[in-house]
Amino acid sequence: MCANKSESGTMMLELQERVTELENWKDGKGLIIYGAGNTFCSGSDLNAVKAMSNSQDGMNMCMFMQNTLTRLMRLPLISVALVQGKAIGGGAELTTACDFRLMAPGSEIRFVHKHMGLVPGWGGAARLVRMVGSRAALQLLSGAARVDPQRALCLGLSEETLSSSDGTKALEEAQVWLSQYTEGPASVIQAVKKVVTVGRELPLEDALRTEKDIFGTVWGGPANLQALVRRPKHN
Ligand SMILES: CC[C@@H](C(=O)O)C(=O)SCCNC(=O)CCNC(=O)[C@H](O)C(C)(C)COP(=O)(O)OP(=O)(O)OC[C@H]1O[C@@H](n2cnc3c(N)ncnc32)[C@H](O)[C@@H]1OP(=O)(O)O
Repeated sequence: MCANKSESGTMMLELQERVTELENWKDGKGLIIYGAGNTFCSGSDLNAVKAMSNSQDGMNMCMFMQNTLTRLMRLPLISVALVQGKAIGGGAELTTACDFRLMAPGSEIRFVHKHMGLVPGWGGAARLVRMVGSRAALQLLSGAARVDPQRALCLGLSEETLSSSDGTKALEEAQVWLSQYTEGPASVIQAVKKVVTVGRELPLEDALRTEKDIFGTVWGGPANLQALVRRPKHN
């Protein structure tokens, strides 16, 4: 899925439509979000921001994007943000709504909100704290720090720095990287993402109960029965 250079109101609606489609993708296993050209996403369209600078419109936009990105994060797909060029402001927040980030050489994730007199509103702060810890999150937000691929690796914000910044090659690299995690039946890959999501988000007792329910969807299923016939050796 290609992120837009900056998110106008129309583009925010389009993002929500894509997420709805992905929620209904029964055979889906993986998702790569990448930008067009040399920018991953530069956040809200500043022209749109000016037009909705009153409190009510700002809150509506904030809640709309927070809801959309939370739904993106909870998709039963293994998602990757392929960061080429800059991921600025809301664009940086969009990267945190994916399970993984892969960064091309020379790319940058930057939470510039402070320089806009703002704080993240699309859920990026809540997700960042959970990813890198509160101290590092505070440094990145209060410093509006440029996070290059090396610093992202050190922080645990990125999984890998790709070898190519060329658009097509970087996407191919990201596809190969993701394929190591999406091999297998969609039902099982989706169940894996679901149990990780509940383990991350629910209190223990609720997570255990939900994990049991998800286990029940794959136990004795086609993939399980076929494996019992194959009896693979895990050596
Ligand atoms: C909750 C957070 C959320 C919010 O508050 O709603 C936000 O995300 S606030 C917005 C945060 N984003 C920015 O402030 C980005 C500002 N832009 C830049 O920093 C730079 O443009 C860039 C993204 C680093 C790219 O720089 P560069 O490669 O040098 O290209 P240009 O600067 O020449 O940009 C090309 C062209 O694109 C326009 N542009 C870029 N970003 C935006 C944007 N967010 N909204 C509107 N337009 C944007 C830029 O103005 C140029 O247009 P032209 O001047 O017409 O060529």
